[in-house]
Amino acid sequence: MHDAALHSVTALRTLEANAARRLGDAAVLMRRAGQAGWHLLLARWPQAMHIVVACGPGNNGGDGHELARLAQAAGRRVTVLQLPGQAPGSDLAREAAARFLEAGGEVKVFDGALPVADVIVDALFGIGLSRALDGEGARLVDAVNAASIPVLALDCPSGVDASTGTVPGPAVIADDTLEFLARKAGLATGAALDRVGRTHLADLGVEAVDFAGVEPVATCLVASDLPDLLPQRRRDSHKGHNGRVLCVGGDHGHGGAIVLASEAALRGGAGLVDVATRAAHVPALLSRLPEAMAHAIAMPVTGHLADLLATCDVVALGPGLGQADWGRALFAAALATRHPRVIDADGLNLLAAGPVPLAVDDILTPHPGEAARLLGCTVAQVQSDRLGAAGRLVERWGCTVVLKGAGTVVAAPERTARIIAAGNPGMAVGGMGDVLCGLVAALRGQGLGAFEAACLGALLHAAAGDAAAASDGARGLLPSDLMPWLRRLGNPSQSPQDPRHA
Ligand SMILES: NC(=O)C1=CN([C@@H]2O[C@H](COP(=O)(O)OP(=O)(O)OC[C@H]3O[C@@H](n4cnc5c(N)ncnc54)[C@H](O)[C@@H]3O)[C@@H](O)[C@H]2O)[C@H](O)CC1
Ligand SMILES: [K+]
Repeated sequence: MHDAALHSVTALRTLEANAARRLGDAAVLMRRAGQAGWHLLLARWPQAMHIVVACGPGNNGGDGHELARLAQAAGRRVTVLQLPGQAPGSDLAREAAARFLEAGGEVKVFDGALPVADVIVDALFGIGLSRALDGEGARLVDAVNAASIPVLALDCPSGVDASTGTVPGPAVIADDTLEFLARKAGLATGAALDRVGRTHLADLGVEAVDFAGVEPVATCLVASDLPDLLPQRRRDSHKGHNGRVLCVGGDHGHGGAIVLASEAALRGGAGLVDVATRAAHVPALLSRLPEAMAHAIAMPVTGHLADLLATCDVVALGPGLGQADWGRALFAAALATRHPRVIDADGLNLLAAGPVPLAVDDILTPHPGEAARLLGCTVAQVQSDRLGAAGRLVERWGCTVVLKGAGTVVAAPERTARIIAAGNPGMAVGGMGDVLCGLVAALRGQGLGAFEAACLGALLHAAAGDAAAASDGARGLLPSDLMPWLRRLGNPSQSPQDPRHA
């Protein structure tokens, strides 16, 4: 249960204090942290004979000294590297350093050069980082990153803000990160994802009772969660059961966006897909998607669009919509309906330019730039606290929000946010958002609630991107490469639910 829970640094401080109080001795946690670190290092690099442990002045450094002592006792050649003028500063860390020295350990002060090492352990800074690394700390981090030696980060790669995932200055690039007690929200989203490498959790024997007063700020979703989240299809289902999605967009020059959104809606399991777009795109759309029903919409926007809006279950609004008169007229018509909407791309830009009230069951799917426009702030401010930005979007617009990007955040009123622990840099290409918009609309049309459809859609989209990248590489990944994977990953392994045994 706790493994999926993501916590703020404040919550982790409470958790540590609760556990230490129950144990009667905080040093127990530190010794367990050192032990967990040593066991992981052995598992990952069993041949490593020379181990350098960079230890900072705080308890993260204390964990490092504990690991160093165990590695020393196991016959490894261990060097603890400390920063000039930053000897262990806390009682716990001093005791851990003393135990290492008593065991014959060697301590060196960093002088700009790294000792010989097969593996480097980053125990410089953990959840106590309070500002961008500078001075000797920054120099040591740069030396570690330049060394091309495997790095194991304890609790958090030094230099990363464990609550928000921002990297305010130099930060360690780890091969593996071993988190203690519970997972940190900041290591699941944003710039941190380029630093953590493979993440592991050592709960140090924390117990449910220790979580009193400790609430997660988010929970993470991984690809293996998919089967439990996917809606079951009944044997006797027919197209009417699986929702009617109306995709609205594709102004001149942007036909591809509405085709991608429409195909994703079909691959996401929609029973029927109508497409309201420019006449010029209808032939290409139907040749690629004969299953879709394409409707040419011209200015002035006629009652035909109103009929389509009246008969659909959900509107995918925005892919290739543009912000000219045609797009604005379709946007206004769609916002006048009572059906749930998934609003993306220029639909979001039009919303930012002329705010209109939304319904609680609407879904917004902004990337950081669109989120910045919707919040009236900068992209840097959105990315500096992605969870916070998603929360502010929910507060401002009162509906479900999918803040895309590395570690997509899904937030909604009265819900604990979800962070999608899937996806890859190959997905940072135009059109991926159109696929997500159509997919989320399809899931919404199959009866999932707004938050559930957004979570499942974002997870399925990212997992499909990972599967496509694993199969043929991340570079050159195209949105259309996701389509077969949306279908493969979007079907629960068991056969459709038999109503006789429902
Ligand atoms: N809560 C847990 O999950 C556990 C915590 N343990 C380990 O303890 C660290 C947190 O220790 P703390 O002493 O609070 O902070 P740090 O060791 O991360 O270092 C902070 C230390 O460094 C100074 N500092 C902060 N920012 C900078 C900077 N930019 N440049 C220079 N110096 C800086 C600050 O003043 C502090 O003195 C946690 O991560 C775990 O590894 C337990 O051992 C296990 C459970
Ligand atoms: K660290």
